[in-house]
Amino acid sequence: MEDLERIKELKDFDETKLGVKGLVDAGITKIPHIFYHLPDKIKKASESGDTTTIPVIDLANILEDPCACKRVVESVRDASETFGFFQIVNHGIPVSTLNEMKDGVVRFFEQDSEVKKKYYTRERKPFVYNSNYNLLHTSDPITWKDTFLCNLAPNPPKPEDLPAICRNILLEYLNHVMKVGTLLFELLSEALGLNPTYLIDIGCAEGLSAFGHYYPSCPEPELTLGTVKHVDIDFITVLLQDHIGGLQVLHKDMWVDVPTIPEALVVNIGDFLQFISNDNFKSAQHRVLSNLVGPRVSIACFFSTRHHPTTRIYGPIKELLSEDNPAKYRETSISDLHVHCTQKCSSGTSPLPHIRI
Ligand SMILES: O=C(O)CCC(=O)C(=O)O
Ligand SMILES: [Fe+2]
Repeated sequence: MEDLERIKELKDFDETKLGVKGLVDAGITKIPHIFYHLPDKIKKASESGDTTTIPVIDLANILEDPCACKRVVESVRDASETFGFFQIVNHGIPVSTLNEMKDGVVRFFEQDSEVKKKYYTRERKPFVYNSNYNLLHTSDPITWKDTFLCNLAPNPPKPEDLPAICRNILLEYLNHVMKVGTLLFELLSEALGLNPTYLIDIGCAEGLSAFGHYYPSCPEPELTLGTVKHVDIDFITVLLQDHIGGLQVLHKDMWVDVPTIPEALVVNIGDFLQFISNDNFKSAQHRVLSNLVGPRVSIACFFSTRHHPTTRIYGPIKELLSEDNPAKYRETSISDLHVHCTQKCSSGTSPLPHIRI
């Protein structure tokens, strides 16, 4: 497609402020060219019959029972070293809260268009809704989803800045996620052989932001993607997904489905944790396929100080290093890594090669 024609199409799409959902509501049966991805980027999971499954870790009783806790720490270590992904159940967030959160995302995206449009922006605001955050700054094809985002920590939003239609549940859910995140950082610290508060003490749980994704049903799912292959640029991500499916993790060069489990949360290691763990833990590439059936919703909560960068300098954790295991990365601040990401990395790629020794 000619560049100018493409840019006009992107601008026209952006100006509707109705996102991908607007196209589906208008009844399109063919997806516009701006959503076309190269066929080899969309290829489905390999059909080799591989039975790899992402581990599901049961957190029940870990606070009372030291044996259960030891088992969980081992499972967390194993999953973080091999897949960089695992699911958790019995994490303490009631199923009713999970369901209400998913409903809240649906309510936001399915509300009256004129009300929803008021939140559509590409500026930095406490609550941002748009489709494809980098729409006008990329030559890559765009994806079949709409998103809202807000930050909870370190500066919580004023309740009145959040849309009334999902305000209460969003705040309630994010407070729960902060607690789950704290527990996860304790388990991950122990899994690295550090004292339980290590990762929290160095600020890993200081920043939390939430992305509510809405993937409308797609009339031609074989031509596009919901989310392109990427790594998460954070310490960890805690993701709640609904029953539709489509999330896949790249493991040993094969796409592995992350099964949907109603009461589970998906946890993945981000690039910052791979970096400070000196590659002990793995930040895995993942993507989301589009689907004829939909909408699919998910809420991805990122633990990262991305939006409130501190001057703290991070490097591979000294306690993990030895003569046989020297630092694989040079020290840097998280904001420097972000600047590098924004200026130099094409979307979805890792900034870690930039600081690798
Ligand atoms: O929607 C999903 O399941 C995954 C979204 C994701 O990977 C992200 O927001 O980074
Ligand atoms: Fe992600």
